[in-house]
Amino acid sequence: MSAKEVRAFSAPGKALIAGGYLVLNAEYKSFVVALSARMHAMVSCQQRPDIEGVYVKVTSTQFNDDEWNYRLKKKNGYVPLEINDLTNPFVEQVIFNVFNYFFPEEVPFNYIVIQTFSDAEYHSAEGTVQKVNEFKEFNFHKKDIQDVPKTGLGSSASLTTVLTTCLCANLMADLDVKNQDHLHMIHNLAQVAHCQAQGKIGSGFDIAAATYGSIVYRRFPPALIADLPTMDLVYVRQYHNALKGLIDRADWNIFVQGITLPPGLKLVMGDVRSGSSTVKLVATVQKWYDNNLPRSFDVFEEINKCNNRVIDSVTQLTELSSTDPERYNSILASINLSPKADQKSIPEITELEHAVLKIRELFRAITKESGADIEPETQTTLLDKCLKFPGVISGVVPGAGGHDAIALLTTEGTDMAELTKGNPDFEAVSWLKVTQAKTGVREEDPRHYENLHLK
Ligand SMILES: Nc1ncnc2c1ncn2[C@@H]1O[C@H](COP(=O)(O)OP(=O)(O)O)[C@@H](O)[C@H]1O
Ligand SMILES: C[C@@](O)(CCOP(=O)(O)OP(=O)(O)O)CC(=O)O
Repeated sequence: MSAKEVRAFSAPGKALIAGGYLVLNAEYKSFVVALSARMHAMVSCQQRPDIEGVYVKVTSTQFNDDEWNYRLKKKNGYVPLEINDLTNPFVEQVIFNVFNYFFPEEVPFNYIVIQTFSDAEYHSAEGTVQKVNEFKEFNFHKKDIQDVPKTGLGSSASLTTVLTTCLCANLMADLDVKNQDHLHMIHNLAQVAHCQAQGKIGSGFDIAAATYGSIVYRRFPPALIADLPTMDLVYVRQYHNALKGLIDRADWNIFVQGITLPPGLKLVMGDVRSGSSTVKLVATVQKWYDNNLPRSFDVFEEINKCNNRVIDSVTQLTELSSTDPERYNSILASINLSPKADQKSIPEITELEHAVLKIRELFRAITKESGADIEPETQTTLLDKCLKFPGVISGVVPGAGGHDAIALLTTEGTDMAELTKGNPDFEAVSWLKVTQAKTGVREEDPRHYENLHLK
């Protein structure tokens, strides 16, 4: 990147369709769909002789003109200090880790400005105004980022991934997000930054989807990140050496395989204006698991079998669409029949449907025994009502479950907003305008973020 050159990137949000809780264990694979809602960031940089060390400004104008300004120096281990004592742990940990990974003697540019933008679907649209240009439309809120309700698409993971990409581009002029090695570096750095910012080591499926797109995912061992040393301000190189080894040389032993929904099918997300704490749910399920061994192990094994059946069914349906398009199209047509046809006559669909129903049944049993609201009764009622509509194949409470959202697999032409319009059973549901994303992190045209003006 030459002086004042500008680059922009974006990374998608996620929905964990199969693998909630089990994905925390490195034995089990999950199925994550990357979403069309993306977090964007545009980086520009300059060499400023008047500035000592490095200055990084990150702006988020959509959220009450939020901004964070950091000063950092190599001799202080590139620990970023916010000049107004504001905190944004995700931004801080990205700056800390990217600078410590490259650990540059001299930075090519010492004044870095990153402007972030997030697509509308990540947050509640209440009280927003829209700003547009020829290419994009973004919601502008009157509140700071931490006070705006989220829809659960993984805003911090997409942000962490796209900020990591921007800062890597700043320190590595030839960064190319189509290059698999560069992508692995971005992924690994973003995982470290996200875990440190969250203060816990989750499964990382959200960072993996933000980087690679829709995937079958199996996690890394948590010790990889837990064993990193803390910054030693006397011997600052120690963290760099350990991080460099972890990012470039350690065996992460993760499994990441691209997967797409079969043609003619789509994911539909409904935001259920309510909230659940993933951290509390995970702790409650863990306690239930530990107190109910070995039976809880058997339950997880059973869920795992069904998760794999879901992944296999999706893969087989995609294969069928190219090996026997005629049969595949007739399957889609019969799913769309109104009143809803009996899907028993379509084994490929019944397999998927039954595997999902079994996963839900087992999670309902865990819900009852543990008290963790993974599939609460209100969500069961909602999902069961959705399943009655023609065009709807299956539905789950995504991710950790709870009251936040529902995710459905339907045919392309199914319009849930239209089907449920004015229906009091769906009063609490806002259908999100998201579809499956085609890519993970991708380069964008910086001109697409210029001159945003009120609609
Ligand atoms: N557009 C944004 N600009 C700046 N910070 C953001 C933005 N989106 C998310 N964040 C950061 O991520 C935090 C939300 O993370 P978290 O509570 O883990 O939610 P999520 O489940 O959506 O990732 C915010 O408080 C903020 O620190
Ligand atoms: C329980 C989990 O396996 C899945 C949680 O999925 P969500 O999509 O609900 O996650 P958040 O966006 O962080 O709330 C925990 C994990 O994998 O880290």
